[in-house]
Amino acid sequence: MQRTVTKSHASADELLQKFKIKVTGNIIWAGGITELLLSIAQFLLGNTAQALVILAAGIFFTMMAWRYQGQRIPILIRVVFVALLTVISVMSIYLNGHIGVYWTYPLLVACFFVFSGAAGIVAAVALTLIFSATAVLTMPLDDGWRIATTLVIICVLGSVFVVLLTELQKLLRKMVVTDTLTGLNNRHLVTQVLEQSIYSNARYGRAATLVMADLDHFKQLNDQHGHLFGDQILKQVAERMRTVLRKEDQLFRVGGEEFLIVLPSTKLEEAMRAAEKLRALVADTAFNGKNATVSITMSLGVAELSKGQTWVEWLNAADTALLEAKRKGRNQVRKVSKAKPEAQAIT
Ligand SMILES: Nc1nc2c(ncn2[C@@H]2O[C@H](COP(=O)(O)OP(=O)(O)OP(=O)(O)O)[C@@H](O)[C@H]2O)c(=O)[nH]1
Repeated sequence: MQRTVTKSHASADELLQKFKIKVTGNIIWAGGITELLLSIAQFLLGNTAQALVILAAGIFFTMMAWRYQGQRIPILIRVVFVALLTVISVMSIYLNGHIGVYWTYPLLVACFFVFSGAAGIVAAVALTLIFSATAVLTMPLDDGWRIATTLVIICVLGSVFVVLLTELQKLLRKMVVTDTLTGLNNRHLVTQVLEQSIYSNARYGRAATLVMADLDHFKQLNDQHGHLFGDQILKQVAERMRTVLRKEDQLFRVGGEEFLIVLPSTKLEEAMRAAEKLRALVADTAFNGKNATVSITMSLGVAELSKGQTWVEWLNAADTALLEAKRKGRNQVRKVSKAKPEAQAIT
């Protein structure tokens, strides 16, 4: 019976992006509401011109937060948001002294959320310089340097936090897509890689072929020699396969003893030769485990991408060819012809 492949869940990256979008949206939202409240205060203080400017900004940013709910707010709006609040804060320091300084701290921290990575650090450094200069130039030196120092401390701590978070994000991204036993890619990136090939095929007519490989009777090997021994063999199979493939080929471990290889810019017959090389590489030389030497074999199914095919259809085509190789006696390569989606033996 044919196995059906379905789309995997949202990746960690997508979740992180959604979280960032939500936080940025909430900051713009909170900024807009704060400006609306601030404009009321300015009206009550009799500063009508300032109140009107702040009111307009408040309405604009509240509307933008509403308009871009659940979406990434355009960079221009984010830049204007930070720039306008910076001007308001500077004016407030100039007019009200210490009271204005209170606004600089949350704005500085917001930079690390509103802009991602290095852009957040650059914005925070720029704001630290602007606010520090304003404080030093408009206040007694004793106050000015204290304010400047605390702003610098927040800027440094925030930047260190961003750098650590970026490193952690890189590590997590690698861990999510890597199979811990073999060090190969796991199934997480499969959909993305297949969709890239489909795009290149549709846009530039670039060929691509899939090879689905599965070790034969692996259960017997596990039962006979133990699971840890099986693990050693899986690692060695992965190492051997890597030696045969080209740099641009993508090798995944997609299941226990199942591997998937995406061969970009490769037509069916060329991929059949590569698959046969892989088959022979496993079958022709025995594997040395800790306590025994074993001979194993591998069955492979090959399918070239057809025009208009979805990644699920393409994957299922390779899977059909693999099941056919298993059914016909294992230790062989089968292909799915483009014209007739029926597995055929290697000639
Ligand atoms: N050692 C080890 N074994 C695994 C791992 N993942 C899956 N397996 C084993 O691989 C075996 C796969 O068994 P089956 O699906 O019956 O396939 P098979 O015995 O290879 O038979 P055919 O594929 O039909 O040739 C099972 O015994 C699994 O426990 C793993 O990470 N390490």
